[in-house]
Amino acid sequence: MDFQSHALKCSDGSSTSSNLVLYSFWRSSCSWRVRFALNLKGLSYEYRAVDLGRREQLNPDADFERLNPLKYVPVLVDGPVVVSDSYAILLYLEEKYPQKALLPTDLRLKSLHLQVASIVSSSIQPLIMLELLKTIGEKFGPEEPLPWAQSTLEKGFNALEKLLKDFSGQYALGDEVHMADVFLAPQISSAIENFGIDMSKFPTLARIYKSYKTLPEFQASSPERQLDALH
Ligand SMILES: N[C@@H](CCC(=O)N[C@@H](CS)C(=O)NCC(=O)O)C(=O)O
Repeated sequence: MDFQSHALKCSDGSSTSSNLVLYSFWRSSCSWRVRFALNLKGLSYEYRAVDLGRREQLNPDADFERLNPLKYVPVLVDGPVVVSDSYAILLYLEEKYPQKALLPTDLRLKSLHLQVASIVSSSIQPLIMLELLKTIGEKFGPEEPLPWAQSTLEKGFNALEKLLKDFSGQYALGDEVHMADVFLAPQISSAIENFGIDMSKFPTLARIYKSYKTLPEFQASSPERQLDALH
């Protein structure tokens, strides 16, 4: 069995050839980070949809485990190189394809970018992932997952708000879109759309999110623009 494959594409919608293959699910915020970064770097890629709704990642016939033993998206394949986990993928892309650098050379700023990326990918997203919310619902009652997710998001966003306050510009840490933005943008979107977070409590995050929404690279990477999105 093979994953649904879509033509190689650039963020402007044109097609071109490339070695890059991204295993992704339209609604996955972790996949969205990578789609956004690939677009920012101007890298075309073949999109292979892994239908998490149908639990395709667990289907032994699909053998997705061969690509990622954890059976999570995203996975990036670049010729002989297979990288899973969005953070690892982003660092790989940064080194292999240095155009439109996502990390600044200034060490202080660079460490802040890595800190923001880590907060989102280690201290927010894993605590609100679907499987965990389902388990919380089953064990503690159906009314429990939403407040759990909301308090996790608000704790993380409060910390991020403090961290970014003195550094933010048009984007998280200045006036250029960099690594922190790649992690923040999908997480803020999911907080609003999936968990009803009131972003007026987080003015810095709310302001930079407005900037993301105007970026073609962000728009093209958004869930509803993916070919596996349900319309
Ligand atoms: N730390 C990983 C987390 C990946 C992850 O949680 N992926 C989710 C979608 S956002 C997934 O594949 N879930 C499938 C499942 O729970 O079985 C990353 O950043 O890539």
